[in-house]
Amino acid sequence: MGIPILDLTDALHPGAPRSAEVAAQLRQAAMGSGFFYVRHHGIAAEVVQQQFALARQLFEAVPEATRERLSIHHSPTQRGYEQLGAQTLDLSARPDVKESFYCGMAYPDDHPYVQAGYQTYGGNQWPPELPQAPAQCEAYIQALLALSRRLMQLLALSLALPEDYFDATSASPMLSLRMLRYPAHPADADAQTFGAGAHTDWGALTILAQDMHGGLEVCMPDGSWVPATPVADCFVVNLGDMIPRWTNGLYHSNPHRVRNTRSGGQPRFSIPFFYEPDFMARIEAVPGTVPAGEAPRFAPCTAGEHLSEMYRRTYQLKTKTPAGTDTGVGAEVAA
Ligand SMILES: O=C(O)CCC(=O)C(=O)O
Ligand SMILES: [Fe+2]
Repeated sequence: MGIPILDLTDALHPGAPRSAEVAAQLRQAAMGSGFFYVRHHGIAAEVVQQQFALARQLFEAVPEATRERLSIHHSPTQRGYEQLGAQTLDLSARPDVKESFYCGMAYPDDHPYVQAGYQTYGGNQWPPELPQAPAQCEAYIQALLALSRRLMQLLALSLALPEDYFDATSASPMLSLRMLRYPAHPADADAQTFGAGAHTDWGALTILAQDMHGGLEVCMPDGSWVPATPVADCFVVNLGDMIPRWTNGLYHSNPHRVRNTRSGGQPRFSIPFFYEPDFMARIEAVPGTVPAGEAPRFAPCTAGEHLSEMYRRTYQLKTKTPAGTDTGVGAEVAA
């Protein structure tokens, strides 16, 4: 088994010649662990390297006082810094040994969703010490959004749907870009200590850039944990909890976790990009996924409702989990 590498050469545009072949590989991965790598994804290696350089500066060049001032708790869209130990992704484990910086698409004040006060829509908080950060992150977000839209087209093909089936669901997407820094795993850490505790992502797609240290592990369908070993110039892609909802459980959103034990004492950096559809996008079993005579496994909802439900659980569970991640697959219809 393992985590397959999908080469997107000649599959990056609608109608591209290898699209069907790649869609078939995507289907296999999606029905397994829900994880795959993408190679030749159209984003230049230098762009990703610049993003890692920025991530390092965000944590190592910006003074502590600025980072405190720009805490996610001071942002209505929960964007900004989150300090070491602030999040506990696996509530049965210890707080995560990581710190992070969140940003997202900067929707203007007159955007209808900002006006309506929909969760996640609005502006960012930036450290004045890094004046290049807003434009650089915006460009990275736009590039990853384009890749996300293409992956959703390949996902549609993989389900024998028209290539543009999901296009309308990404009009004003809920996006979040997170830069993560994991200090070296504590030498005295017990078995319940993680950089990121086991969790599933609750959006549609996560596109992760990781440095070459490794440390990410994926729970395979048989319950074993397999390392998502870094592969040069590849992103790790995983499906979030909206995809099982969209496919009636055919495609999987699997738990994963991080321990920075292989970096020789160095911090590990990773940059997940969370693609979530338009707040009003309808998430319900797509044609061909509910067997004849059976009822759908999940209640239909909008992407915004799914997200709000995840926030509600998150707060009920007293974790501090902003957009991007959470535990559990939401709101399965009771049997
Ligand atoms: O750092 C990583 O490799 C994974 C991070 C992650 O799973 C998340 O932020 O949801
Ligand atoms: Fe995750």
